[in-house]
Amino acid sequence: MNIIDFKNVYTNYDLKPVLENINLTIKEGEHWTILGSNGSGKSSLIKLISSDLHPSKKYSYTKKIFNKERWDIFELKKKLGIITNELHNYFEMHGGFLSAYEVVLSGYYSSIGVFKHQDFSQEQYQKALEVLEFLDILDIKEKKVSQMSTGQLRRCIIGRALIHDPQVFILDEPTVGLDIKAQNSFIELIRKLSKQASIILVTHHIEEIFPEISHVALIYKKTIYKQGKKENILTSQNLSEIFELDININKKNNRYYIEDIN
Ligand SMILES: Nc1ncnc2c1ncn2[C@@H]1O[C@H](COP(=O)(O)OP(=O)(O)OP(=O)(O)O)[C@@H](O)[C@H]1O
Repeated sequence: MNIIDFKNVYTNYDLKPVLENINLTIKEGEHWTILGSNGSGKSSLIKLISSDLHPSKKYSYTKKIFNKERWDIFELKKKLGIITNELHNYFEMHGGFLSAYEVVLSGYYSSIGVFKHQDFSQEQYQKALEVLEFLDILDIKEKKVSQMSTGQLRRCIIGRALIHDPQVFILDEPTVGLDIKAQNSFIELIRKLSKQASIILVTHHIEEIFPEISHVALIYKKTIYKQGKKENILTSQNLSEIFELDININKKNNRYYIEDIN
């Protein structure tokens, strides 16, 4: 099954073109990384997938998610676990009083918080506990968002998506603000998630491209400049082209790193 099938998709903010002629097919079982410079359109591509941004009607296009053209947005978002820094910041600003358990439970109603009128079954309570355990944060079940570290809150937000057992996790720069240890354990967590769902990871750090990532899309000049199997796309030449710098990358233990930049 195709998770994403975009053909000739254009999009803009007001009248300003942001992405042009996007052709992208992501199949079940594949794991993708999206790379590109600041402002190249990575988050806009994610917003197109999540239907927070829409294709321009000026061009004829195909936009299918899970082989369907039209979706109830709430249903779609349950199948796509979308983790953005916007959501993280929103919880930080407006959900400081919530516990880790409540952040995870709030996923059932896609709300920022748990309210008296919301009805949860015993199974749902139990599932939220299992999710906390899976994410290794059961010990902070009662801890309030206002007292959490960035890494702890980021895990809770993953948990909020995880209760729906999404078929895909879309992670837009998920390690922003994490120290080296938290970054490493977060990438290990995403690897664990990749065993049960497809991953679409937007990142600026090539060392975060973990071995299970099978495909890479490079965004440059408002379009997908190159895409395909990781080994073919993640080359010094391609990265030098999209970042307009002389970049040398290398690989060790199946992980990529930047050797030098001129
Ligand atoms: N809400 C908005 N209204 C108008 N323009 C926007 C909006 N959001 C993004 N843009 C513009 O669209 C372009 C692509 O932005 P986008 O956030 O998709 O890039 P990005 O690759 O995710 O960048 P970064 O790596 O800095 O997060 C940029 O020129 C940006 O200024």
